[in-house]
Amino acid sequence: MTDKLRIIIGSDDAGYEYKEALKADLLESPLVASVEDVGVDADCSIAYPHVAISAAEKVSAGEADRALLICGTGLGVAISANKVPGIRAVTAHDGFSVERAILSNNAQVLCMGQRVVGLELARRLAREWLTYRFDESSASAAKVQALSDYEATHAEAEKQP
Ligand SMILES: O=C[C@H](O)[C@H](O)COP(=O)(O)O
Repeated sequence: MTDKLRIIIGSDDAGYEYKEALKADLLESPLVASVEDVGVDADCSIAYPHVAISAAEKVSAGEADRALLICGTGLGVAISANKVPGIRAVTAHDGFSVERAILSNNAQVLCMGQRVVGLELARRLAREWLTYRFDESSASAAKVQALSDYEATHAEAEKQP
């Protein structure tokens, strides 16, 4: 096991209860260095794109290693986070996908749906997620690099007059 992880956690109102439960688990985990909650609060409703983009921007800026995002389905937060350059966000509700999200895709953002998965499974998946580390020397690294290359090429093209 390598370094402890700095985690951002966030949800919309449809994911609030799971966000609070998962945050409590993360705060207790020996694999976690820090947890930053970007909302929502119990009495506050912010639509999923705003929370997810805010979380993904923090990861993109290097303020955290990963983000865990919850909405009703886990889909809206993933779509939103993926709008942030450099971010690879996935929705996963099974152990194999959670493992491969790190080992194959080096995804920094894991998304789950409070209306889709049971709480105890979500908690187990989040626990397991903390144990995985991407191997930069693996065969998967070149595939992930292809995504970064695509983004870099298109970012450069957009700068052209
Ligand atoms: O993907 C979207 C989420 O599930 C969100 O929590 C609910 O969105 P909706 O209210 O537009 O269905």
